Amino acid sequence: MSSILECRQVSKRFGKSHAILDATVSFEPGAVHGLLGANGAGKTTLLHILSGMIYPTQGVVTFDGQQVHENALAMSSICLVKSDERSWADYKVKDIMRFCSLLLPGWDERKALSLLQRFNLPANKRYKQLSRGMQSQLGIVKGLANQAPITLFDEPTLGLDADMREAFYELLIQECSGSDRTIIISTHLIDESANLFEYIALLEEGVITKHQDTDSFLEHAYYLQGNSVTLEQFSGDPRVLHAESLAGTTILAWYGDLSKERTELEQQGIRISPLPLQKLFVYLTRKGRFNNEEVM
Ligand SMILES: Nc1ncnc2c1ncn2[C@@H]1O[C@H](COP(=O)(O)OP(=O)(O)OP(=O)(O)O)[C@@H](O)[C@H]1O
Repeated sequence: MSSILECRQVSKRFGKSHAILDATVSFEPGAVHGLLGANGAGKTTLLHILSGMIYPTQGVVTFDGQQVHENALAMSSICLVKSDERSWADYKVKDIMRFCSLLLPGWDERKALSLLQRFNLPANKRYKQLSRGMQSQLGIVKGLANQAPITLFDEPTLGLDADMREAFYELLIQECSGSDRTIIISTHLIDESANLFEYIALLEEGVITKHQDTDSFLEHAYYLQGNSVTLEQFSGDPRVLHAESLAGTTILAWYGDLSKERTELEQQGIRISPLPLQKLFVYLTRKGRFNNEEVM
């Protein structure tokens, strides 16, 4: 499938340090992409660059083949929902909605009103007087009511309680089913949003280290659990991301091909189960790969 949004060899320096380094990534259209990375990995910076809001130090971003920066048409097709919309601080909810209706070309007024009601947002309160969760809800209204071809959500669920996070995921699924909108979401709540993501992009210290469809990303990720003596043979194996042993039982977090060993391990009583996305993310991004000899 061809991509709709691409960044090629994009770097961003702040002073002497790189927030983004040589990022090349293509986002397929009509899909929800998860942008995952530890604190400070560069997610916010990358989303701002993708939206055209800040310039890269090097490299180029294109939307549908057109350069995004200094291109009003391309920029109007990309909606960035920031985790904190500081420019809204002094404005009332109703004024912010009015600005959105005037400024955002894909604005769907009916959808905006229905979302405002859904979240029960007070029209006469100023943004800075809203709770953290209500500010996120207003961002979600902007992102969903503006039918932009590309919507970038930076930590859209900050401050939302579990019920409201679930409401957001449901609204997003409704919005995307049967539509060709492309959504990129940065989040730290990986497990609960994992089902939304058709693709995962992994950022580590400013570098895109993976970008692939979620199923193949998780295809070779397992927990192996069983007798420590049986699992000892994998000490030092690069496919072992993490190991824990207790009272003769070992649990390995495994990332890689297991087809050769699988049958024999199962015959030896080793339990093999899928490794959840959140755990895989944590083990992959943990600094300094685990040295399992220390634990086993
Ligand atoms: N305006 C800025 N000036 C200087 N450094 C910056 C600026 N914006 C970001 N950085 C630095 O760039 C790096 C990436 O920051 P960024 O906010 O993009 O990370 P993030 O992945 O969104 O982090 P988090 O998950 O904690 O929100 C960090 O080291 C940060 O300190």
